Amino acid sequence: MRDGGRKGSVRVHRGRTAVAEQSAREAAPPQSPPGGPQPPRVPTVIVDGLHVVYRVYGSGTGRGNATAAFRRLLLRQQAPTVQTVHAVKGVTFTAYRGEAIGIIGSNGSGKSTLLKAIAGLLPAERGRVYTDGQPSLLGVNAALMNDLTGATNVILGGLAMGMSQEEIQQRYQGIVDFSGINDKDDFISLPMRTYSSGMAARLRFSIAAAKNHDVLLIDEALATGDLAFQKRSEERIRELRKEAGTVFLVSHSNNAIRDTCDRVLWIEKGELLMDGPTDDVVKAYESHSDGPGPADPGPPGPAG
Ligand SMILES: Nc1ncnc2c1ncn2[C@@H]1O[C@H](COP(=O)(O)OP(=O)(O)OP(=O)(O)O)[C@@H](O)[C@H]1O
Repeated sequence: MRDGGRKGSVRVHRGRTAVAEQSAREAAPPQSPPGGPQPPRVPTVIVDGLHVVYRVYGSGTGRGNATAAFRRLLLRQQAPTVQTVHAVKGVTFTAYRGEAIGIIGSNGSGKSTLLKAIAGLLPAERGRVYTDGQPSLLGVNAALMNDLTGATNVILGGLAMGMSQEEIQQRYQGIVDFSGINDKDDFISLPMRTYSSGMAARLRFSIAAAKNHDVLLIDEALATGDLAFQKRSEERIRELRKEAGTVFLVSHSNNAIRDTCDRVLWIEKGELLMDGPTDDVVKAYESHSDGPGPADPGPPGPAG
């Protein structure tokens, strides 16, 4: 496991209470079932009793700016209220190399928050996240520069992912072809602000998918492309899995989850309701949300 990019160590996002030894025990590969030796399963992500809490300062009071803070200092008033949103509550699981894991749940249930915490972009309030290798979060909001051309963004994105200039040069055409951006015209030479949201999402996915990731976290990326692109990206996710990485996919498309993932985590109100084979979990989720379509019972609101 890796620590901040160094090979051979553990990268840990630490909360306050969890004990490293306990998680190391959880990481131990399960016993081989009777009937023949199985290759050992290698854990890539261990989430141990993870809690994530957002704090919204001065929410709804209109007292959150610098002038108001100065005024409070002068008048010796109390600090503005802080509202907390307990978005992930005690989630625990271990992911193994070669797995593609879907994360499903209704709007506001904590899926994106969980992904960001695995990526190390949000701190744990309690609990820990261990990752083997560098996790890469590919979200529909992943930062590319809107005023720069698609071509420049391919180069910058590649450099940001740690690719060398030679690697980028070798893979440039493949990335552009995979994205399908230039299928109708020379859009890759135009600034990204001229792209539709689907085109921009396709380019983001194509840049990220050009590299083999230790742990690839995908937030709804598949839902944004057209049908042909969805098929291509599903295929690429399968390849990434074969190349020994672990893929997490957050999606409201149960079909994309079925086609891509062999294991699913169902999160509701920040809690892990179910963790198991795709068919079992998606079926339970569909019957809970009363139908095979995307579930949307509305945001649950701030939780405590
Ligand atoms: N930056 C933030 N500040 C405060 N609260 C937040 C923030 N981001 C998310 N939340 C809250 O955390 C909870 C979980 O949100 P999250 O985006 O993780 O859910 P989700 O399952 O990914 O939702 P969706 O399916 O709608 O994308 C929600 O109650 C949301 O309002």
